[in-house]
Parts: sequence; structure tokens; C-alpha cells
Amino acid sequence: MRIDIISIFPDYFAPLDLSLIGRARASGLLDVRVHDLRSWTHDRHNTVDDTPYGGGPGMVMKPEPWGEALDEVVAGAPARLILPTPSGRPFRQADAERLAGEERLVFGCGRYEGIDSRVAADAALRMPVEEVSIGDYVLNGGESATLVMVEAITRLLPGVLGNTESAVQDSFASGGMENLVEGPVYTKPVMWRDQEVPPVLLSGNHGAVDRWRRDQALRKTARNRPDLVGAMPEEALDRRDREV
Ligand SMILES: Nc1cc(-c2ccc3cc[nH]c3c2)n[nH]1
Repeated sequence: MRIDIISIFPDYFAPLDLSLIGRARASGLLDVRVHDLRSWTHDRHNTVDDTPYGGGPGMVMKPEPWGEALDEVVAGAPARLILPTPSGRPFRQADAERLAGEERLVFGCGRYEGIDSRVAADAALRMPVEEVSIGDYVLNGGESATLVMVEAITRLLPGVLGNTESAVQDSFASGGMENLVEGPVYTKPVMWRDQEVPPVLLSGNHGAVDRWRRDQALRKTARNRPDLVGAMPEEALDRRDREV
């Protein structure tokens, strides 16, 4: 997969040189290119913003630099443009899985009050464009959202996660754990600050461990994400949970 990121703060993406994504880039598994939008300005001040038509606070990102940047970066190849915005469609795990199947993604990071709306409309003449929100809170720009989405997407690519890291992904896919949040996890020592690891986890009884983990995940989901419990199919709850 090739990912292009266009931003006025390219240094924001230094974290993509680290850890699993950094390793995937170094191995050639993943091709991530970060571009400074100001490379496509032609004035002395490298201007990327101007006042909003119709008045109102703040500034809007000018369309010209974006148009030239997208023309050059995409260069006619099949690519999907992702524009983080508070007004976008919610980004979910299903979107990460869908986008992990794409050959090329381009992330356009807005700042100020956003990007002139004609940029998305013009790009949509040549490629799929998705306006996406990572949550109902307002950031100062699209960079953090892009980091979040790039991590959520690229960790799903074959070979990016090592064997030890993939366990978390599997626990959500296996044995009736769909739609549940992760329950508690423990490692050595067995006693720490007067807290003991739940004995069932030391029992060697894998059936009992699986049942305990599912019960803990159900409880944590019901406590922290009641919205998910409602969506859970009846058969996912055992008789005891139905009586609660
Ligand atoms: N989910 C979410 C996205 C954003 C976002 C995205 C782009 C820009 C550009 C200027 N402010 C922005 C905020 N906030 N929250």
C-alpha cells in the first residue's frame, strides 16, 4: 500500500518512522510519503489560507495549492482521497478494514476553518473522496486524525503486526467476542501490591479461562459501552446475562 499525506505540518508525522509502521516502511511493506502543502505555493510568503467568503471567524485554506498538490501526488493513478473533518462520516473499525484493501490512499490534512469546499468537489471528478470524522470532538487540524486512521488501517496489512501484537486483534474476532471491548489482562508477577492475578488464569483450564474472559468482556462492555450491548445478538448473551 502507498499512502500520501499532504499537510502544512509534515513533521507531525515523524511518529510514522517509529515502531511497527516504521519497520513496515523500512522493509518496503508500506510506502508512506509526507508532503508539505507549501511546496505548491508560489508567493513569497507561501500563503495557504485566506479570509472566508461570506465573513465569519478564522481563515480558510485556499484551493489552488491543494489542487496542484493533489494533481501532482495522485498523477492520474487510482487513489482514494481521505479528508479528516469534524463534519465527516464516523470512522469505524469496518472502515479501517475496508481501506486496508486499497492500493493507494491520500490524506489531506486541513487546518484553520477547513479547506475550500471546491477542493473535494474537484477531486471527486477524478477519484473517490471520503470526508471522515474520528470522533465528536474538535481538533485544530486533520493531522492527529490522519495519524489515528493510518495506524488503524496499516496495522491490518499482512506482515505489519508481529505474531505477539496480533493477539489483541484476534480476541475480538474469535469465539463470540464480536462487539465486545477487551477485558482485563495480566502478566507476571502473580502478586503485585497486594493484588493477585485471578486464579482462573493460572488454572490451565482453557475452557474456564475462555468463559471467564468472555464474562469479563461482557461486564466491561456493559459498563463502558452500553451502546454496544444493545447491538449484541441475543445468542451472544448466555442465560445468566439475559436474567440480569
Ligand atoms: N474528528 C475530528 C476531525 C477534526 C478536524 C479535522 C480537520 C480540521 C481542520 C481544521 N480543524 C479540523 C478538525 N476534528 N475532529
